[in-house]
Amino acid sequence: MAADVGQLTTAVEVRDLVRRFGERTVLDHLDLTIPAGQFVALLGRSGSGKSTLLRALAGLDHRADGSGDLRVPHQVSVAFQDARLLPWLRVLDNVILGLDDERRGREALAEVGLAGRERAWPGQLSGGEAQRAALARSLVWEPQLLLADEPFGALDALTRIRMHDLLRELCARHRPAVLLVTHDVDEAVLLADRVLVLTDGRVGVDLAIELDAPRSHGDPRFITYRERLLRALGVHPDGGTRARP
Ligand SMILES: Nc1ncnc2c1ncn2[C@@H]1O[C@H](COP(=O)(O)OP(=O)(O)OP(=O)(O)O)[C@@H](O)[C@H]1O
Repeated sequence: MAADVGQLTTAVEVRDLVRRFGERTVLDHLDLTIPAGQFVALLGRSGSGKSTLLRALAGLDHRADGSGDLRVPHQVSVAFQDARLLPWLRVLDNVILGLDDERRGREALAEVGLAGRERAWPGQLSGGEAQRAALARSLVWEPQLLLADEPFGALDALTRIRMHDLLRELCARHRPAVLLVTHDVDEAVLLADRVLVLTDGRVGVDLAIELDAPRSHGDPRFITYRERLLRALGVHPDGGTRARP
């Protein structure tokens, strides 16, 4: 049963959440609280249930059986790996779909660096631009919670770095709570206030990341966080490669 979180000091409250697909229990009495404005990254091995949790929070898990209490804010935006823009609507119309506020749509597009592309068709955007437009579409709603499932997974390394900067900037300005599902440990440590590792259907590791901005991969504390998370994922850090388990 999903309900709005009444007061805004807590964005997400999950109690005793169970999700099953047939005989397979994916989320097993999971508890999670996310304070308002906190940026949380969610790691876990492939098939550990990251997307299942995100979809449960988004109310998009009609195919799963289960139980538990879920409380999320009224205004929730969801971003996926593919931008999911409607190809028959121009970029601005995609951004304001369901809201119908052209001024806010233009502002949001300017915020993500797409001023001047309002009249473009989605097919005319690069992958990174399409993800920027998708972020603008999330922003116009001023969400109290942004759920993002591998939003940068399909982008090249350079575009990914730019998107990290942009997301950090947008989150600092708008302060939504964020749950970012990622396979990328570095991305998690770079962006998040707190990193969770999903293990056996529950939050197995809950790690606060206490690094000053701007965060750097070379910071010894960054490396310590990274190694600890890799170990929790069952990967032995070799000090050199950036593993994507
Ligand atoms: N609609 C579905 N029907 C049946 N099984 C499903 C369905 N969706 C997910 N599952 C199963 O639930 C488990 C968890 O899937 P989920 O997509 O949540 O994992 P994940 O951690 O996000 O994985 P990945 O990192 O590979 O994306 C997997 O074993 C998957 O096969």
